[in-house]
Amino acid sequence: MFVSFHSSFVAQSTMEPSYIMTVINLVFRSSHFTFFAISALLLLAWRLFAFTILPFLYPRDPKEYPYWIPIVGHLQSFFKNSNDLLSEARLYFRDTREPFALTVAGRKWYILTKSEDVTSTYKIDNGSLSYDIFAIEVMRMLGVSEEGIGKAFQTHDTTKDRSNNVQYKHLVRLCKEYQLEQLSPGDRLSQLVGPIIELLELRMNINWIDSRRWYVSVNDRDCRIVSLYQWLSDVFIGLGTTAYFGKSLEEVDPDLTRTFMSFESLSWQAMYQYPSFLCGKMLKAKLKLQNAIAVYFKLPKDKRNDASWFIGQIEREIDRLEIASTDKAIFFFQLFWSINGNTRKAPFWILSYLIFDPTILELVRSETEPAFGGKGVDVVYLLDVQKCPRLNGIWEETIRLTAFAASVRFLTCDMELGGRTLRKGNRLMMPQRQLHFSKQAFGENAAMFDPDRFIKNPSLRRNTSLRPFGGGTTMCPGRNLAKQMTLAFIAIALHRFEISLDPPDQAFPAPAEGKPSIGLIDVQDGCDIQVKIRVRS
Ligand code: HEM
Repeated sequence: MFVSFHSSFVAQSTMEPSYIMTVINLVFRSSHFTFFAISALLLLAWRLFAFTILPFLYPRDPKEYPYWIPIVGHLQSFFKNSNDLLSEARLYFRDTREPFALTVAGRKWYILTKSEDVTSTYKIDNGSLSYDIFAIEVMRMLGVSEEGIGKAFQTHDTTKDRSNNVQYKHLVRLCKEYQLEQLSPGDRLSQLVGPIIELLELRMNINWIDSRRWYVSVNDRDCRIVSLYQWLSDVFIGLGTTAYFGKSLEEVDPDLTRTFMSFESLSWQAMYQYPSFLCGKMLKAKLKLQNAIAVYFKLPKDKRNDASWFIGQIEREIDRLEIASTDKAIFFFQLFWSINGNTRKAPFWILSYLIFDPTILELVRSETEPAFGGKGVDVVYLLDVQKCPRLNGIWEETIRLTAFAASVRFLTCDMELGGRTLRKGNRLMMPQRQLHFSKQAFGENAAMFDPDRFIKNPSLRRNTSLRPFGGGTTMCPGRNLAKQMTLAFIAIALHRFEISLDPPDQAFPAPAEGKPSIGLIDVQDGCDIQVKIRVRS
């Protein structure tokens, strides 16, 4: 035993120097090897510093989810499926839901997944968290000139009397305030909803549907086959456009809906700031819409006096600021996008759930039937949770499951949150899906569609983990309108038509999990469903 150990030791000690020499020779002879060895050492040293030493030195800073390529960070996984990356990071930190940090393309984001932290952040309105930087990024991304951006944030009158030092609210702020005034419950919202419902009643008619050849095929006299997503997109984009801009915009470009749909399905390329040579189709659609909007605003005002109060107010402000006509068209394009981007997705997912569960569909139909006692559909009846508990419960459950956006803020100074120090110059993200799929808030089946969830537990509506419309200063002002339009559509559709899958063996439409969204999740390309609508006797 001793001998063998001794002999092997001797052999090893005689071999070792020559082995080391071989390695040294290799390192110095091969420049590639040297390069890789030094790079690997530097990378390890950087990783040790970034993810072990720094957290030790700054224990109150949110911990960073480690990555291997400096600056690039988690860019690739973020592009592939941002929600998967966020879940992965949350679980890496043992699902404590403490704020953590992620680096994406050189930018550090603090991620909040605890409802208490999100609620506290929404309450902050003292300037330490700003949204303006994102508003500017969106304007640049859409092609507004630097001059136009400057004017959108201008707070004093530069065009006339310079001695007059009166401060104005800037255009971006006015947009927010006017949207809120147009969309908060009251007269202005009613002025919008009334004509929308009238138009909806007209368009939920087999003759009108027949005129939309691009997604309809005729089956027999009372029966049509439609692509569900296309049908709903057509109806809802048309409603939003007419309610806000009046009839003339669709007259300027009768193909507006389809153009917007092709822009919207690729709008993630704009959000990710793809180089223009990679996103020709999206840019072409955007330009077409922008041109239609430019032509619309060149029409004499009396040809578009059926536009909403909001559009009139914003046009007045834009003209006061003498914003160039191209920038004006892009501003209105941006508004058009926020008005029409999301709402159609809500009825699409609701109707899909109902079609795949005919028992619930029948219950919703019978529950909403009394809303048709008068001249048209009674939206107030539909919104009443006591009278239509199923319809309202399914609305809440659907937007909970399909909300896919995140509220974002920029830190203008260091601040304390959730026991951590968040540093100035970084960004904050509050992703809805991380809250909406919380088992603690919504139970073990949080990831499933449960039509009874909000009926069994109505207090869930006030749960701070439920944030489908964001919150704080950027909370969606269109939520009341979106809900009223959606409930009215569902009730009218069930009242007027029998709706079923055709062919019957189709799969439930797959959500486009990897696509970024500023509201509800989109359906995956090629996964729309074909449905048969038959006029009810
Ligand atoms: C189901 C339909 C809708 C959903 C799910 C939705 C969702 C959202 C979300 C998540 C935000 C960002 C909130 C945040 O940053 O905290 C937002 C913002 C906004 N939404 Fe909606 N939205 C819908 C319908 C509408 C409609 C119909 C309109 C207008 C007619 C509208 C107008 C806006 C505007 C103007 C903003 C920007 C608010 C701001 O930054 O101050 N939305 N929406």
